[in-house]
Amino acid sequence: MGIILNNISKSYKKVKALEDISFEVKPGELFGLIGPDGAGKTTLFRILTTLLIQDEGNASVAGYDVVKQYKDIRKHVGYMPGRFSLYQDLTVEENLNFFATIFGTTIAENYDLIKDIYVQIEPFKNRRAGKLSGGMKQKLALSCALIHKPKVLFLDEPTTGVDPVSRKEFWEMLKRLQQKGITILVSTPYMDEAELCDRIALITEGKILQINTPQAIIAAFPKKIFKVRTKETYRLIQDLKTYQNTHSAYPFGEYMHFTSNKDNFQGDELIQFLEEKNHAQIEVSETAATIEDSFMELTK
Ligand SMILES: Nc1ncnc2c1ncn2[C@@H]1O[C@H](COP(=O)(O)OP(=O)(O)OP(=O)(O)O)[C@@H](O)[C@H]1O
Repeated sequence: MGIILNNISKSYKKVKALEDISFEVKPGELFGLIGPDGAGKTTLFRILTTLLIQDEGNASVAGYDVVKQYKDIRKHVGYMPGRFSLYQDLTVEENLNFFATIFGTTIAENYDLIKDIYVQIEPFKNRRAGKLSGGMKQKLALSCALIHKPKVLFLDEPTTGVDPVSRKEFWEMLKRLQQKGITILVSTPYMDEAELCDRIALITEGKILQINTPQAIIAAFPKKIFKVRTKETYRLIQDLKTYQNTHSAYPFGEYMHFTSNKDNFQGDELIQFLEEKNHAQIEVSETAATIEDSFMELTK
């Protein structure tokens, strides 16, 4: 009941959106597709939900071939597209009823599955979807994607544009759905969310860079990372770019993350360099790698 992709490629005229993508999502797994805008995530979702046909390769979802058995897939999967997919002029309840009707079911029949999520928006059931906040729209869209008890759930950037509290709640909901046996493929550009998945695929420019558990990807990071800050951020960036011992240096929140091209590089050397460059309020300390560091290293 999982997802299998074998050598999937897809182009839009000259743009190669997906290039030879192969991976497997195990039944009951919460699997993340992590990559920036334009990486090819939406194209992959469209192929797996039978809305687009691949140029090469084959794929199956819940045991059904995406081309030959597209009707079966449509019955058994839930899809929450990246852009808001609901009818803005229908109320919360009307939207949910509409999706239930399409799938030949009712809200009451599958209420158990959506209860946790739907109770949070039920007080607004007479409000038009277009008038909901980002977090509430997202809960309604998820309820609609679940109303027919899908075996596999596809969520394309479900937390984009949603506030941090709602994002956290959303991931807690996903974990609960997973415990009910639903296989979940979710995409996100947020690297911190990657760590909440069982396994992730890092994807960019239509290619997979790495697939593993978030922990294994982080553990495989090959270098010591220093977080660095000085009074003048812009000048710090420029100076780190020209420093002979720099392997990589990029902004990470209010710090820069720095790795060196030298074995056994010590933070003191960096401090000395920054002092020579007349930086003030120098802070340098070693820090643990994150998925974002791994991603940056792989795309270097
Ligand atoms: N209908 C289309 N016609 C032409 N090019 C397209 C079309 N749809 C997507 N592309 C291109 O294919 C590439 C992959 O796009 P896709 O939407 O799959 O990426 P994504 O990772 O989902 O990014 P985003 O979050 O921006 O949608 C991009 O270069 C995009 O510009």
